[in-house]
Amino acid sequence: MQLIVTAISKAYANVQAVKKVSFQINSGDIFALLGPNGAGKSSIIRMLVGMTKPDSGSILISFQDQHYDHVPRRLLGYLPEDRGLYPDKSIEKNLLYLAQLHGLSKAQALAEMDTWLQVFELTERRHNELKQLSKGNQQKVQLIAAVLHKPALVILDEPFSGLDPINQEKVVEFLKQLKARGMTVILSAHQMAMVEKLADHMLLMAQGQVVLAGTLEQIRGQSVDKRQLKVAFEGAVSAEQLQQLPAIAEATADGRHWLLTLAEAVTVSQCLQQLLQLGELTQVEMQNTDLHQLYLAAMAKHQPEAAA
Ligand SMILES: Nc1ncnc2c1ncn2[C@@H]1O[C@H](COP(=O)(O)OP(=O)(O)OP(=O)(O)O)[C@@H](O)[C@H]1O
Repeated sequence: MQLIVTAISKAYANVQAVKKVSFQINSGDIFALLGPNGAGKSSIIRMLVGMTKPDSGSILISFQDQHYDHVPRRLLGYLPEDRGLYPDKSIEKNLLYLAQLHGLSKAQALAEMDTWLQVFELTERRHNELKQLSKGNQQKVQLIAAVLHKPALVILDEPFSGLDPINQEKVVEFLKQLKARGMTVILSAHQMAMVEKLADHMLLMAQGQVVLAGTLEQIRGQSVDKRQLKVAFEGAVSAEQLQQLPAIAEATADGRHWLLTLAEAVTVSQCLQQLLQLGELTQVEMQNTDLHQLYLAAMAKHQPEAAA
């Protein structure tokens, strides 16, 4: 399975929701679409699944030497933004119905269902009506419904929404299992800490356009974010001494440590040489900016009102 999206655009009435967005997803990747509300993530997903068509640009999906302009239904597992199951029916009946719509026999559906109900610790509740379940448990049933028929590509629009931190971690595990089973996954999400643990590649959008794209490391490289070192000295060192060093733009005390922001264009080794003039170092740690901070920095630049 490979997806190549080239310069797709989409407008609704008077909103240009997606503007010349391009990306590529390879088989087995977990790919994350990120961006503030209204960035255009769901609009892209709707074009990928064939609910709408791009106004311009192209979508090319290749699977076993066949080519498509949207993901064919039989290859797709989809968790839409607006969920739709039957609240008066049990978990088992809901899942059986959806699996059979996808062409699974009852026996196949029950076997697949058993596995996933165990993953989400819902086995005991399989005969409960959906409306008796918490929002988090309903969300888990939705996720199971999207993958029972073993699709090649799973598209999940906000799979973490409405879940507490423990259930968010369960969804992370679920997504890792999909990857381990060879499925390709596209997800949109606002929970950067979860995405950071999972995504092979990500696309950060604002106002319909791509702002940053690549692996986490590539995004770190593209980001204008500050580089920071956490250090500790053997003896006493003051903020004034540190701030006089040309390599240091900012020094903040953090308990026994200092958090130092490197001046522009200064290398880490230049910085260390200058620090050693002040005394022996007992700890040096490069601070990696996390995805949440990268996201906020990118938004402050590209969409200040969303960052605020
Ligand atoms: N059917 C529609 N008709 C008119 N405008 C729409 C429609 N769907 C989306 N839009 C607009 O297109 C823009 C992109 O919306 P979209 O739902 O793709 O964003 P999103 O990134 O998925 O946001 P969220 O994180 O809130 O789900 C928004 O300005 C939205 O109001």
